[in-house]
Amino acid sequence: MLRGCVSLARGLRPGLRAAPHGAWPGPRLAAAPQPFWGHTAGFSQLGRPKDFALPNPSWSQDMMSLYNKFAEMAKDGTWKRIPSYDRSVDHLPERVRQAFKEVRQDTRFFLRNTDAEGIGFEYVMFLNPTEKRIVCLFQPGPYLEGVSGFAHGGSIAAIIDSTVGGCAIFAAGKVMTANLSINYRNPIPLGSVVLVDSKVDRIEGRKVFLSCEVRNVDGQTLHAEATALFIQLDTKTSQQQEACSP
Ligand SMILES: CCCCCCCCCCCCCC(=O)SCCNC(=O)CCNC(=O)[C@H](O)C(C)(C)COP(=O)(O)OP(=O)(O)OC[C@H]1O[C@@H](n2cnc3c(N)ncnc32)[C@H](O)[C@@H]1OP(=O)(O)O
Repeated sequence: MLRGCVSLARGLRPGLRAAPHGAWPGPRLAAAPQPFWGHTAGFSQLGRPKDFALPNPSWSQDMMSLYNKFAEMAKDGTWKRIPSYDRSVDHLPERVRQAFKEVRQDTRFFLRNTDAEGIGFEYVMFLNPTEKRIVCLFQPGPYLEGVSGFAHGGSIAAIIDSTVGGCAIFAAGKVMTANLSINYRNPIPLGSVVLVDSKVDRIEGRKVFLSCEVRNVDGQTLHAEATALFIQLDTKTSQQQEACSP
């Protein structure tokens, strides 16, 4: 089944476009990139933590090429780059973060748990709000090894969970993963770049159903496909539940 990541990859090549997962808008020239979820007004602009979803020297040519394409498309707001921090709490709007003043300081967002660039999860997510879709550009580093030379299935699950999770948060606010089902189709070589293309399929009450495909840069290789169920949490939240709020 062809999906958006195929078209994303193919969209890099001039003249090619196809988008069964959602229209591939193609590069556009316009205004500056928009902030994450529109919540940026709630963030302090001073003393912001480091945003890791920006290019660094470990990013390969493929990663940079894809990043530049999405950054271009973000200029008119069709796509939005999602900032990424090394603590979960820093993803929250300021009003919500206030509730976390007393949280322990030694936690790290799982995907940002290595300090050196390029050895772990190198990724950046772009949100298409209209399509309730997130495409994550993912470059797995050498510390994510499973079978020799290839990314560990757990690391692939983690990046899928986080990408579909971002979609679910966008669509439904406070959510948690209830089910994640992955079919691994082809191994992902360490250091390669893949597109994790996820979207909300439907929402039924508190249930958010999502699907995802992971493909290589030219879209020809399907590495994994997944479905996920996220459950919207009650508004009478615990701190854990608050942590899932965008
Ligand atoms: C932090 C922000 C960072 C942002 C960074 C960028 C994005 C990063 C994103 C990172 C993302 C990382 C994300 C993470 O890592 S989340 C961490 C991994 N997930 C968990 O630990 C969740 C553990 N489970 C629970 O807490 C509860 O079970 C939940 C909250 C899920 C539901 O318990 P709750 O008491 O609330 O609901 P309910 O039991 O009344 O069920 C409600 C309905 O749902 C149906 N149902 C329930 N479970 C299943 C199931 N497994 N399959 C099929 N259906 C299921 C159920 O039948 C019922 O249906 P119905 O009878 O009404 O028809």
